[in-house]
Amino acid sequence: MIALQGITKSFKVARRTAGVRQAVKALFAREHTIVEALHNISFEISPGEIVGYIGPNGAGKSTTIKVMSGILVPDNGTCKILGYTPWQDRAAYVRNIGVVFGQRTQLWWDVPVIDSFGLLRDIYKIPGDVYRANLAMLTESLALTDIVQTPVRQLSLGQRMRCEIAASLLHDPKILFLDEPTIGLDAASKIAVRQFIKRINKERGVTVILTTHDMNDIEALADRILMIGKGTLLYDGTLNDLRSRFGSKRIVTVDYREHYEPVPIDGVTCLSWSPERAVYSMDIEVTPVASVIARLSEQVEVVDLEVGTTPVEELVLELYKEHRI
Ligand SMILES: Nc1ncnc2c1ncn2[C@@H]1O[C@H](COP(=O)(O)OP(=O)(O)OP(=O)(O)O)[C@@H](O)[C@H]1O
Repeated sequence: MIALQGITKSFKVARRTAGVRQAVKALFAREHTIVEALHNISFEISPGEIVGYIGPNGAGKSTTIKVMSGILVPDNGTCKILGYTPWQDRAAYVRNIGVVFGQRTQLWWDVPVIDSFGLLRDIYKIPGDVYRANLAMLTESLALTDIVQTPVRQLSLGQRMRCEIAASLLHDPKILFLDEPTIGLDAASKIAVRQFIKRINKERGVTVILTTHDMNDIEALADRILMIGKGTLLYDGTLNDLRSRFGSKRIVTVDYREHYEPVPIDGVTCLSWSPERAVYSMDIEVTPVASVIARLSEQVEVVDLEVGTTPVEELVLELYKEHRI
């Protein structure tokens, strides 16, 4: 359904050092540097998948989404999505995809949301019955009834994001690209957005490609993770694969009566320490949890204790470290 092969994209960025002299000099001879945003990116995605596309700031996530949605033309490589080359067959192609950029709006700022939806209906030539059915479904599941008459500029971020997602789905796309859809949202809005994404994937079979820095989005949604760093694809696998790579790691959180000195334990990393709570990380193949608890109990009066596996956030950080990004 989606196949990228050897995609490379560089940007020419103007370089100028500070100072009036340099500014004048730059008027005559502009200096440039080349930023390689994507280097030889290849992957395939099957229908119905939810793929989390992750990586640190500046890794190349948005650039990949822009190539896949036909906004940017790569320097090299091929990209076939539903049989289209996105930047060549753009008009026909965009009828099959929905795109949400969390930091930008696709809605008309000064008009009520429902009018933006009407404009999208005309642009995509959505048949009347399809439009009405989709609008009803989206209004109900994204709780839009009270906000569709409001101009976009008067909406809160969470309200706007629900409208953006609705707008991207009015024309029944087969693929949905979501670039940081939960950025800046409060906890309740994030959960609502995640539940909705899950639902349209399950009920309508929409394939979802999601970039995010929120690992809770990944944990809640992604069956598969693609990780990019400095423009290169570094990991392609499931969250469970990632977990099993660090499977013998455990996190022990201990609550105790006040104690101001961290308790050093051989083979164990103290992730955080406060007068009433400490968090330790260990490899149970080297240091069994029981010996850690025994050592702690000698030094502090334990009130509560929780043993967990490594949070997704930490797993991803381990991956970043492994690849030195
Ligand atoms: N239009 C552009 N002109 C010049 N450089 C660009 C442009 N767009 C992206 N870049 C550069 O390409 C690299 C990748 O940027 P991109 O926006 O794809 O990263 P990202 O992974 O989406 O980052 P973030 O998580 O911060 O949004 C960065 O070094 C960025 O500065």
